[in-house]
Amino acid sequence: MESLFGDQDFFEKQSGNNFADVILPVPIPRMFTYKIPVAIRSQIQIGARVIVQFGKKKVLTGIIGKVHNKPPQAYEAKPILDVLDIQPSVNPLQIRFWVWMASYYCCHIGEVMHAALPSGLRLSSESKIQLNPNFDREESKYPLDFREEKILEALEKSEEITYEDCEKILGVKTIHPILKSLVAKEAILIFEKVQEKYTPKVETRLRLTKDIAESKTALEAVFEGIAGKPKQESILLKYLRDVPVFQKPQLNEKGVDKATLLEEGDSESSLKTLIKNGIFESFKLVVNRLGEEEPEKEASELSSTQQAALEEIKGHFESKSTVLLHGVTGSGKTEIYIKLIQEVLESGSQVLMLLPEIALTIQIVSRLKKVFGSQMGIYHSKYSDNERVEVWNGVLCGRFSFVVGVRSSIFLPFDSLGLIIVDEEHEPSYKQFDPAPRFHARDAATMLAYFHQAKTLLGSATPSFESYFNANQGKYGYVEINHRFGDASMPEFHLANLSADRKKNLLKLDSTRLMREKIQAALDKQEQVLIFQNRRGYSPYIQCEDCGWTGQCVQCDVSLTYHQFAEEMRCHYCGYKEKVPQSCPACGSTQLTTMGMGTERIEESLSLLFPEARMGRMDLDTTRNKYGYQRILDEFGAGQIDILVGTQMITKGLDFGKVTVVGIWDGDRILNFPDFRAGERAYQQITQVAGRAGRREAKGQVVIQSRDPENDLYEKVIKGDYFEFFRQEMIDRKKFYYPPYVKLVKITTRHSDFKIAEKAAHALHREMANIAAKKIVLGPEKGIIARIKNQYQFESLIKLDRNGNSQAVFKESLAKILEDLQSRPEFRSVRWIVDVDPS
Ligand SMILES: Nc1ncnc2c1ncn2[C@@H]1O[C@H](COP(=O)(O)OP(=O)(O)OP(=O)(O)O)[C@@H](O)[C@H]1O
Ligand SMILES: [Zn+2]
Repeated sequence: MESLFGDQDFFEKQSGNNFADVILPVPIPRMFTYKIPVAIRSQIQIGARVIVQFGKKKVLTGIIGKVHNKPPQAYEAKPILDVLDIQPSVNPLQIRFWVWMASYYCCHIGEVMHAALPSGLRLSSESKIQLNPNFDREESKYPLDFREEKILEALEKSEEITYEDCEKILGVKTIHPILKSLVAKEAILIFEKVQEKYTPKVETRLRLTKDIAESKTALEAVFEGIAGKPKQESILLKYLRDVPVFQKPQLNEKGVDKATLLEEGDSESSLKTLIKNGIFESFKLVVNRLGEEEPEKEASELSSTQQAALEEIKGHFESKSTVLLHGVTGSGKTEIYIKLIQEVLESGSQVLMLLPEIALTIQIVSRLKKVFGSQMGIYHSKYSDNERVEVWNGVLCGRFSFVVGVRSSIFLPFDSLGLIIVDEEHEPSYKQFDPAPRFHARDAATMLAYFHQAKTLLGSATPSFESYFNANQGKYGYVEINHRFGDASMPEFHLANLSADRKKNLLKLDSTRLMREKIQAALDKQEQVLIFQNRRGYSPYIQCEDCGWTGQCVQCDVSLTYHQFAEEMRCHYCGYKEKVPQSCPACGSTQLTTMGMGTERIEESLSLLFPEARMGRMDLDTTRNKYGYQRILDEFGAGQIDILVGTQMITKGLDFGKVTVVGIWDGDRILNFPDFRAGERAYQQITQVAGRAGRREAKGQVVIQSRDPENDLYEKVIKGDYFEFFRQEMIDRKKFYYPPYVKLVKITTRHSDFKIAEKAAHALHREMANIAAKKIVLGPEKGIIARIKNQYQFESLIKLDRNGNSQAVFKESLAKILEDLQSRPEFRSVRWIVDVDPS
């Protein structure tokens, strides 16, 4: 990083530089050095998109990462062909951030670029075919067949054609051999054409022509002219109702959308006549998809506790760049964020607020939108690509000084961030698993803040142990709020013993008596209930009672999950699905039964137990479309659902006043997380779900069903002493070298052949043993799931010192080792996946 950015001249346009490092897109994803031709030197800027040649035939678009004066050693630099941007779409701070991310998370910078740019801005290319200008049909030594002739004829008519055109012309699917032959005969050239993918939204709008809009007499004349033509009259009257042209002439400038004008069934042909007669004129307008909204209300007055917390946060920011706000569920962290955001915006800096998932964004976003109106941009994964480009451009042009978004919003083109807030900072979904860059948005955000000289506020009711550790060490400022806003009190916990109820025959459809009583009590008072189960689908497995057969995925070593609604068994890893068999494929028995419980089945059971209750379900299956979450949450908020069953989607951030009972269907499932983080995760998950209960006057009740209610983890969660829990867990983490005492790197070796995968994993293991910077290398072991999508996988875990330097040394050596292994013929098709700070 130093070599790239240590020098001051990085940020300045230097006229004397002859070379540029260009970041190339996936699949090449690296930087290559190109020569800057004198003619375009003045247009070359960091972050500008340029067109370059790569290899013999490819023409690609890349982004300038650096300009300098050092020719490359290993190859001769080709010239940059053209510059696409006058105004760069990416700023130098972003490139600096990309470079950091690529080196920290061990991936290529082009992969970071790919993640960073919404696909509408992404660099893309499409192959086109043109006539070779040096080709002379008469002189050619090679005879052409009739198909080749046909292509050439087409090219004589139009300058360039696509592969698709060729397919149409010839009526065949495999045109590549024909084109290849034409290239060999030097008759055609194939080139890549850069395309802009983003399409602005254009509306056809209508307005009164100028003369009529400016003169009452002219308008009266028009009305006389169309007297007796009611259809035309109706359109004109409707327009004037929405657009009072004489009182507000500026509204006529903007006109109205044609579709809206005709919406009430007015006739298009009458409108055409009005246009033909010069009464209306039609024009095109680029509109923004995100709409305009003005702020509706002031921020709430802070309580004295909140005010004190705010002052404390600001106090810490004087000397520290990061502060952890540890406030119990319902303590009103959002209101504190709002005040802080307002102050930073007033000082002229930008603000970014990260949220882990869209499910969460809906409630918080609508609260924020009321205060910040249209200066706030929203960036999330369910947005269409064009909407994302508009947020991007909105940040670029200064329209959005504040953005709320999911993890990819750290890539937006901010140039002067003053504050980044990471809400629910403990959330595992901040980590990107696949593809690279496998970054953690919280950690990347603190780095981004550093580049901007901005502050970071991490907020949670159950901080991650990493952040809590940093706060304990004094690296982060620490602010605590330990009671809820207003009169709300913390919820009360109850453990319901599944085994005991089973023995006493009290279990009904897997619900304990206590669970049923609490739910009934809430329903009687018209209060609402949330039921949490960390497993979607109907029931995990279908099993043969006679031989024990269960359905397995054909591509992964996992059992298929039964989805009753579709009568299917699905793989939750690769999406593979098949119909439920009529009889056991192994022994032919028809005794197939379902095992275990998913959200779908719990919903069914509860509707049998409480037939009068209105049920709802929120999980991946019910929220696939863009407005899925919104619809369910709206219904719940409006009191149209009494019991909502859901996966972790319902655990976070939801703030519904009428929820008084939270049921955790299978507490033991939460405890059995196969990882050193099991305790931490269980504590966080239970506390967070429980935190949805009793957020107003009525006290919340939390029922946890368990076969093992004596487990002391339950006692600890119920006691709610986070520090004590942390302290105890840290003893083991320290003893066995786990984060936060060490840094982990996980390397997965993948291949479709078990033997090759195993051999490659062991080769890697041997090489890594020689790197001095690491503490311990564990593995390689077969992955927790040995095969996914027909790829066998082995995992190695490396533990590194926390000290930054030895991490860098390790990562550099690792890159060399992997490059070396990949170049061995036997391992050419092996894939290595490096995951830094896996979660
Ligand atoms: N100063 C205030 N004035 C009025 N209402 C407030 C104020 N502070 C908080 N509230 C209300 O209290 C409730 C809880 O606040 P909020 O959702 O911000 O809590 P939180 O700390 O984010 O909780 P969680 O961690 O569970 O998400 C909300 O309904 C919020 O509107
Ligand atoms: Zn599968």
